[in-house]
Amino acid sequence: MNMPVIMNSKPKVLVTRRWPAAVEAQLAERFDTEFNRTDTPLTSAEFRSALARFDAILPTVTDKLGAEALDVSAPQTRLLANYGVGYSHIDADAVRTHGITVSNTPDVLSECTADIAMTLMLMVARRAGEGERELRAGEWTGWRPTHLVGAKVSGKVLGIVGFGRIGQAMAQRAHHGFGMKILVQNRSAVPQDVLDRYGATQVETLDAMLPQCDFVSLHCPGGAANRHLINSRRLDLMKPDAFLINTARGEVVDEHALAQALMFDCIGGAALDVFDGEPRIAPVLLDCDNLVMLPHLGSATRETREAMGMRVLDNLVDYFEGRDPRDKVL
Ligand SMILES: NC(=O)c1ccc[n+]([C@@H]2O[C@H](COP(=O)([O-])OP(=O)(O)OC[C@H]3O[C@@H](n4cnc5c(N)ncnc54)[C@H](O)[C@@H]3O)[C@@H](O)[C@H]2O)c1
Repeated sequence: MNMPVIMNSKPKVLVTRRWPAAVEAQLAERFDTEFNRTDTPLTSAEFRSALARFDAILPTVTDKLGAEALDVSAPQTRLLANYGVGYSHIDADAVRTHGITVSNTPDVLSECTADIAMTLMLMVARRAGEGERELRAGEWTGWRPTHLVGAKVSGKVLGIVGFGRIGQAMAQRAHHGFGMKILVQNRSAVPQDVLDRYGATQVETLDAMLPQCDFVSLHCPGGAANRHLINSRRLDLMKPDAFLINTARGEVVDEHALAQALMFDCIGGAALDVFDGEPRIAPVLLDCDNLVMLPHLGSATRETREAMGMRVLDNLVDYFEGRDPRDKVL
């Protein structure tokens, strides 16, 4: 339980990026809010300075709150209310050392992120990116029986790595919408009634699941524990015509191993919404034709971005009224 926070004035809150206007207005009304209007993320030095001045900071995935940015003594900041569900950009050891609470925004973005994973799966299997590039370049010569022939999605086997909120939303779409057979790899055992909802089967190990899949979609968290979970050895375990979809975090895939696998046709193709070290894109990826790339659009709908903001607001109110934030993760 968080100790009641008794403050004579409104808590001082820093918003690190632009947010939907409606949520910014509500934040400004309830808190003494400062907005970063520069359109560039804060540096580590700016974060250290902010940690001395603000009661709460509202970061996003673009804010690298690693050990360097959190290398402060006795910070004023008591809460990092993250705008997003993934929080592997925040150094868990450092926040624990400082006794800083961290919250996130689960659930409200699961459907839209699963929609983007489905979009990517369809785009790469049906060669939609290649087709659009060809058409815009004025290179389309007309319908031909063998032109840009892709792979069928319906009825195929989808392996889901990480069967949490978004993994299950993906299974819902793929199984009930596309008649796909669902295999699951999760850190802990998934209850049978949850698997049954999606006609899914949990496979004991990732290595055992990969050779059985036509599509593999990643929905686990990032961070050190899952860094390069998909490496060259595991890409070799995939079928030569299988597709890899990553809407989780860039570091989960060894991108250089992926580029090699794509160039030498060890797998059929890949589709990425997230990148290791984004927004920098490893140049080797840009040379891969059988790769679809989106600029981290998973939660990017008007409805979801507002809902994420409202969820952060709920967590702030919880905390400053003396309760644990409802979405406390650290
Ligand atoms: N592309 C985007 O815009 C976007 C949007 C939202 C979330 N995400 C990413 O999606 C992730 C999942 O979100 P969620 O809300 O579904 O989280 P969640 O906590 O509900 O589910 C994650 C699941 O992954 C499992 N897991 C962890 N490590 C694993 C491993 N090595 N192998 C197999 N399973 C593993 C966990 O047991 C858990 O069931 C987030 O952490 C975030 O990084 C991306």
